[in-house]
Amino acid sequence: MILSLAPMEGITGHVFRRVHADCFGALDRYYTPFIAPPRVGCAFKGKAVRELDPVANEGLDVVPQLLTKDADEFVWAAGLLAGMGYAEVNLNLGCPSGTVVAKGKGAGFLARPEELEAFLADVCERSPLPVSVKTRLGLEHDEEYERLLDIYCGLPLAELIVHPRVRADQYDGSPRRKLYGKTLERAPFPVAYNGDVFAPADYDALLAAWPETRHVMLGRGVLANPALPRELRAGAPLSLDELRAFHDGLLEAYAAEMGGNAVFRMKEWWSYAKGSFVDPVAVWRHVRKGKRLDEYRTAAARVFEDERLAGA
Ligand SMILES: Cc1cc2nc3c(=O)[nH]c(=O)nc-3n(C[C@H](O)[C@H](O)[C@H](O)COP(=O)(O)O)c2cc1C
Repeated sequence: MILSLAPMEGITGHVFRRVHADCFGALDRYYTPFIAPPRVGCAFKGKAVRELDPVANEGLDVVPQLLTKDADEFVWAAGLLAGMGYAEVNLNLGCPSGTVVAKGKGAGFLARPEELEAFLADVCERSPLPVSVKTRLGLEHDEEYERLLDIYCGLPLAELIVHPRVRADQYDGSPRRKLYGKTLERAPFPVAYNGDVFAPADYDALLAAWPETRHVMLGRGVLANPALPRELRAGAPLSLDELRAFHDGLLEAYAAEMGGNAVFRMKEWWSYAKGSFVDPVAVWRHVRKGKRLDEYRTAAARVFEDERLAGA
């Protein structure tokens, strides 16, 4: 089974990947949060350079994810990525953000199946790297997926990662796992499942229904419980000491990268991690008080002294 870490913009970037791998062992694969390709002829800039730096990702199997509807830019970026040593490039067809969708990218591209088909056929032919896709079921309705799946099945994709929600769901409601199952039945290429695997029971239910599952991508579940991949493989549950060591490593790595802004990153992580505690409201009350780094360190220390992990 391949267990991978989902791309999560602002969260599962190179800092998170490294600290998580150091504390809990590397996952089988990581996807970068979406990156906009540079203009044809230009290099990656700024944040993307740090995210893609082969040194920062050494020893980890990382697949860069691109967000674009421009085939020339995709192919150009794939060439740059090939030159950096990457072995696959992923296309984001799921981002639900209003600005992204309005530009016809991410989940917005799903509303234009003809254009999408032409784009994918073109990039699959010209990309120097194999192309995988991470998709939702559609923009508004599950019924849109029939047509999209027809399109995907006619293309030489390296892999199709299915997050079985539509854009209108954002992250609410339940993933429609049957449509993942339908994808497994039909696709001539490898398929991965993504969505709402938060605990071993979710994983076991997925595998019981679709034992042929070969790749599960984990997102919020790993943010809430960084030991989740180990637990899915029948390993020991998360301990408070481990969580504290992970937290401290993450904080110091973010502080080294972005100074005081590390506090915002940590609070975003806590918005998921608080769910692993008996009293998430109390955890959040502590954490939200810290504005500066020193205040934040004191507030976080209180959490680890006063609060208990659920199930511990
Ligand atoms: C804050 C946030 C940022 C995300 N950023 C990305 C992204 O950059 N690319 C992408 O394909 N999906 C992105 N996603 C979606 C996740 O990769 C994943 O599909 C989603 O969280 C469902 O999986 P989960 O239930 O395991 O979390 C993001 C989700 C969240 C909540």
